[in-house]
Amino acid sequence: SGTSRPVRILHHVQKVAQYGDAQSVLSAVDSYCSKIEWAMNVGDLKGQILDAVVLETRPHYVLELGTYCGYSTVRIARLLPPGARLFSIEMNPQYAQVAREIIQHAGLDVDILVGCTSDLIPQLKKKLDIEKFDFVFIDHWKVSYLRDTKLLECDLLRPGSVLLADNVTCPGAPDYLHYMRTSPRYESQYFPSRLEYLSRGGGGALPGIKLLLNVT
Ligand SMILES: O=C(NCCO)c1cc(-c2ccc(F)cc2)cc(O)c1O
Ligand SMILES: [Mg+2]
Repeated sequence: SGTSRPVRILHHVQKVAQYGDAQSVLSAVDSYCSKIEWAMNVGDLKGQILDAVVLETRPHYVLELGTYCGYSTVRIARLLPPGARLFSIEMNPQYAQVAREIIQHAGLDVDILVGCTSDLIPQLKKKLDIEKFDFVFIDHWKVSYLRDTKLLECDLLRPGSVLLADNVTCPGAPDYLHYMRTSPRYESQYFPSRLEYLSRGGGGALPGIKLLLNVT
């Protein structure tokens, strides 16, 4: 197929979702990825956990690590009050471009920064006129979760800042999970869930990966 999976998702959103309606964009992505082809969006099941944490935190400054197609970016931005700022870092330029168009279709305003988190995080304070992040959603390369959290601790978090990380058990970020569970700096809470787009009938399959999932 000539197009990439993210571009196919974008085309589906542009075809079926109402312009300016964030919920219809989320529903379009979820129906495409549960019926046609799996993709690594956080999905609706884990997305409900993300929603609850955002609503409870009521953050003004938000950072997302790992934009992909912008699904979780839309999920977060749709719940923020006017004036709040959401920055999302994506290292894959093709993903970032798809995300910009999906976020635009939802009628939302987000700053997508293209580059590697380890390069960009140390520059954020200087680049953006912000003090600290109130909420961080971590969903990029699982091997980078812990390294980037320590970069954030340098001077971008404050007492009460909330970090929420996807995939800490599947595919897994064991060093991050251990650090969060043992560091005196954090109170950690684990939300058992299921991998996105799996609890369904026939339809699309995982990208050629036979998964033995121990579903908790
Ligand atoms: O790599 C991931 N994200 C960073 C992208 O730059 C990612 C992977 C998976 C996944 C993949 C393949 C499988 F078999 C199971 C899970 C799921 C996710 O939610 C993810 O966020
Ligand atoms: Mg994920």
